[in-house]
Amino acid sequence: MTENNKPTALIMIFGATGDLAKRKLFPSIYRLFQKEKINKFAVVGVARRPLTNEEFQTSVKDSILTFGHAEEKVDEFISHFHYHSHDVSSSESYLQLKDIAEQLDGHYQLEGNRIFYLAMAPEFFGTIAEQIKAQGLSDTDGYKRLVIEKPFGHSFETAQQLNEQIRTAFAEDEIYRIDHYLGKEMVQNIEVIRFSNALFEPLWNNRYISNIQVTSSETLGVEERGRYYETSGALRDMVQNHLLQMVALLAMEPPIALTTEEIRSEKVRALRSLRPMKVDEVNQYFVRGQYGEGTIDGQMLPAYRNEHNVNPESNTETYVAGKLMIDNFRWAGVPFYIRTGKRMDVKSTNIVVQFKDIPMNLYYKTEETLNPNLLVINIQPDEGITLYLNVKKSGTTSNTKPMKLTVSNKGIEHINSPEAYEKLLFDSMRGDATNFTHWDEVALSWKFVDTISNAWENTKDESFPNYEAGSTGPLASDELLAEDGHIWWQVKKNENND
Ligand SMILES: NC(=O)C1=CN([C@@H]2O[C@H](COP(=O)(O)OP(=O)(O)OC[C@H]3O[C@@H](n4cnc5c(N)ncnc54)[C@H](OP(=O)(O)O)[C@@H]3O)[C@@H](O)[C@H]2O)C=CC1
Ligand SMILES: O=C1O[C@H](COP(=O)(O)O)[C@@H](O)[C@H](O)[C@H]1O
Repeated sequence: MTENNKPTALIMIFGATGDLAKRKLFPSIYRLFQKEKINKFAVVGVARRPLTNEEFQTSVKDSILTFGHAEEKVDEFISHFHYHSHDVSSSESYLQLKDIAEQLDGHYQLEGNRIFYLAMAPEFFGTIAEQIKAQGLSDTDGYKRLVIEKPFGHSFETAQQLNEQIRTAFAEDEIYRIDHYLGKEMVQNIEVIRFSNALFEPLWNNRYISNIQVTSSETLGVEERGRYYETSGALRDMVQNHLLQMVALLAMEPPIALTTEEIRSEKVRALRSLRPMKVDEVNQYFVRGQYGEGTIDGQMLPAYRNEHNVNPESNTETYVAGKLMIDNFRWAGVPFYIRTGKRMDVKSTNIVVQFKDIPMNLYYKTEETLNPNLLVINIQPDEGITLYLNVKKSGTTSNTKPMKLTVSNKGIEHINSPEAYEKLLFDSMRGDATNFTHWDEVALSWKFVDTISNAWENTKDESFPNYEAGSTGPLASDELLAEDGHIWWQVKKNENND
C-alpha cells in the first residue's frame, strides 16, 4: 500500500487481446481508476499478435467504450497501458518482459509490486507460472501474486498437477484463484445476512429449515465456447466452482473472525461434510440435461448438438440438478438442491431458503394454500432479499394471504453494485484473498464432482436432448424434488419490484 492507502501494482495480463480482458478486466481496472481507488499502476498486456503500445491502448479504450461506462480521464487511463508481443512458451520473451517490468516499475513508482493475471487457456497456466519464476520476473522487492482464471483443472488429478506446477513459483498465499461468483455483491451478502441478523442466525439449521435451493439459470447457450464446453459441461463449468462455493457459504459454521483464514477453514469444513456418493448412487442424487431447439424472446434457437464446435451426437450436459446432503450436526436431513442450465427460460441466480412449517398452524385450511416462509436471496439480475410471510386477508375473515418483504439494492442505493471483477481485482491488489478459492476448497470440490463425471462419462444419456431451449429444464429435475415432497420455487423476474 502507498501512503494514501491506495494499492500500487504492475498488472501483467497474459491473454490481453482475449475476450475476458476486453469484456471484464479493462473496464474493471478503469472503474477502479475512475473511482480513484488506484492511481499508481501500470498494465502490461501480453499476447502473441503484434501490436504497438498505441494500438493496444486504442483497443483498451474501445473495450471501455463498448463494455464499460467511459466517463472521464479515459486518455489518461490508457496511457498506463503497455503491450508486449509474446509467445508464452518462449523463455527469451520473458526476459524482455522482465526489462519492461523494471522500467515501468521505476517510472510509475510501483514498489516492485507485481500481479500476474492469467487470462488465457488453462493449458498455459502451469508453463507461465514456471517461466515467471525461471526467468526472474517474480524476483522483486514488492509482492508477487498470481491471479488465475478458471477452469482450475479438469478433475482432481489434473487440478493437483496444475497446483503443483504453480506452487513451484508461488506460495499458496500468493495464489488468487478467481471464482467470479465470490465477487458478486449478493454472494458476499450471504455471510452478512446469516451472521448479522438475530432473525435468521438462530433458525439457520435443521430444526427450522426444510431445504435450501440454489439456482443459476442462463438464457445464453454456449456461444463461441463450444470447444471448451464440450470438455466441460455444466458440471465442471458451474457446479464444481460457483454452485459449490455458494453452498459452502450457506452451510458453513460461523467463523470465529472475519479473516481470510477463518472463513476459508469453515468453508472447507462444510465441503468436507458433503455426503460422498458411490458412482452407482449418482443417479439418485443428480440429474442431467441437454437443450434441444426452442424459442427465447420469440427467437428460434438451435439445439446444443447443432451449436458451433459441438459434436452432433454430444453427450455433454448443459443442465445439472442435484441434491446435496451435508452430514453434520447442523444440516443432517436438510437437502441442498442445486441447479444450473444454459438456454433456460430466464437469466436468474438466486437462493431460496424454505423454512419448515410450524407444528400446528391455526390458519391452515384444506381449501387454501398456506405457503411456507421463504427467504429468497436474489443474486442477479436483481439484487436483494425477499422474505415471504403469511398475513391476514383484509376484512372480517381469518383467511391468510402471502406477503413479501423486499429489500432491493437498486432501490436503496440507486446504483448498480460494482462488477464482480472490479472487486476481485481490487482485492488482489490489496492482498485480500477472502473471496478467492483456496486449494483445499478446489480439491474437495473436484473430488465430489469427479464421482458424478465418472458416472456420466461412462453412460450415454439416451434421452438427450431432454429439455427445450427456453424452458425450465428437464422433467427429471422436478421429479428429483418431488421424491422428497418438495418443489423448485420459481423466482420471478423483478422479484424485488412487483
Ligand atoms: N471469456 C469469458 O467470459 C471468461 C473466460 N474465463 C477464462 O479466462 C481465460 C481466457 O478466456 P478468453 O479471454 O475467453 O480467451 P480468448 O481465447 O478470447 O483469449 C485468449 C488469449 O490468449 C492469447 N494467447 C493464445 N495463445 C497464446 C500464446 N501461445 N502466447 C501468448 N498469448 C496467447 C490470445 O491472444 P493471441 O491470439 O494474440 O496470442 C488471447 O489474448 C480462460 O481460462 C477462460 O476459461 C473465465 C470466465 C469467463
Ligand atoms: O463461469 C462461468 O459463468 C458464466 C455465468 O456467469 P454469470 O455471472 O453470468 O452468472 C457462464 O455463462 C459460463 O459458462 C461459465 O464459464
